[in-house]
Amino acid sequence: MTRALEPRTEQWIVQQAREGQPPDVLLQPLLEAGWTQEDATAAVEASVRRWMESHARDAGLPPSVPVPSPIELNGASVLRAHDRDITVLANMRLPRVIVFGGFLSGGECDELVALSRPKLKRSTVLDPASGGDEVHVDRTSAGTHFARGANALCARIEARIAALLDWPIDHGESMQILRYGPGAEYRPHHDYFDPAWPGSVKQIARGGQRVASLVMYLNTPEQGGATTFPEVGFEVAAVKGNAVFFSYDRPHPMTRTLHAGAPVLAGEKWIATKWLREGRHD
Ligand SMILES: O=C(O)CCC(=O)C(=O)O
Ligand SMILES: [Fe+2]
Repeated sequence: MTRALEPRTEQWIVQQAREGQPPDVLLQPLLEAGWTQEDATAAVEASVRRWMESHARDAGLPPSVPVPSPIELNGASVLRAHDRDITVLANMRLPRVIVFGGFLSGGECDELVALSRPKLKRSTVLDPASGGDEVHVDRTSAGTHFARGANALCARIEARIAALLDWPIDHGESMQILRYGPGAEYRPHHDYFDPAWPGSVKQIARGGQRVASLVMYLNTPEQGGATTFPEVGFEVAAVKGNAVFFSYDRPHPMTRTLHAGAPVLAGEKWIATKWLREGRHD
């Protein structure tokens, strides 16, 4: 329970925060009035959060929702996830992106590729109008998918993802496998369902919005094939066994999660993607 602030004090705190004053300036009057550090911090955080939420509503933004939040900035470099130690290679706040090293073993990558190869079909994108799947130039890859628990390997990887991201297994969609040949790419897009598209309704009815993506690299392309975040000039190299996580707490470009699979310039690129929903996905 957060200790209540005088409206006047809350206004002052929000004003200072908007002017870019650091946290100790916002806390000072409360500490001087005898508040504990803990109560003062909670009250300041709550004031700023309330203001941001009301501002977002006024600006017509969709409300923010909880998302998987596996690590803090400058936290542990190695994380135990179910059955495996995973390293943290990079950690960015906006967009919220984390690059994990050694998420899959080389053998697991090879096995997923071998299981997928005989099942590949030309990839589709969501038709904005109907919410159905369609073939499109934006996505020149071939793919397939495995339902949750489809085989022992997928079940193990799903348990690892759930442990690492602290997000229930049943909030995950089926595992999507993609193979990009030379020249193939996935043009810039967001993974959330755009609320403005009529077809999104059908998707959102099954487990709510997507709130995070985990792209796992199943091989290392000879050249090209990075996952790029063009709005912020950041790219993640596709390295076998590594994975890139990103989350989006509202279905809005302000999350800066526009991303792409850059063209494969030589060789091929294989990935497994797990999309996570707000709720149980069946
Ligand atoms: O190929 C990549 O690096 C990105 C894949 C992607 O954006 C997706 O699967 O949604
Ligand atoms: Fe994507």
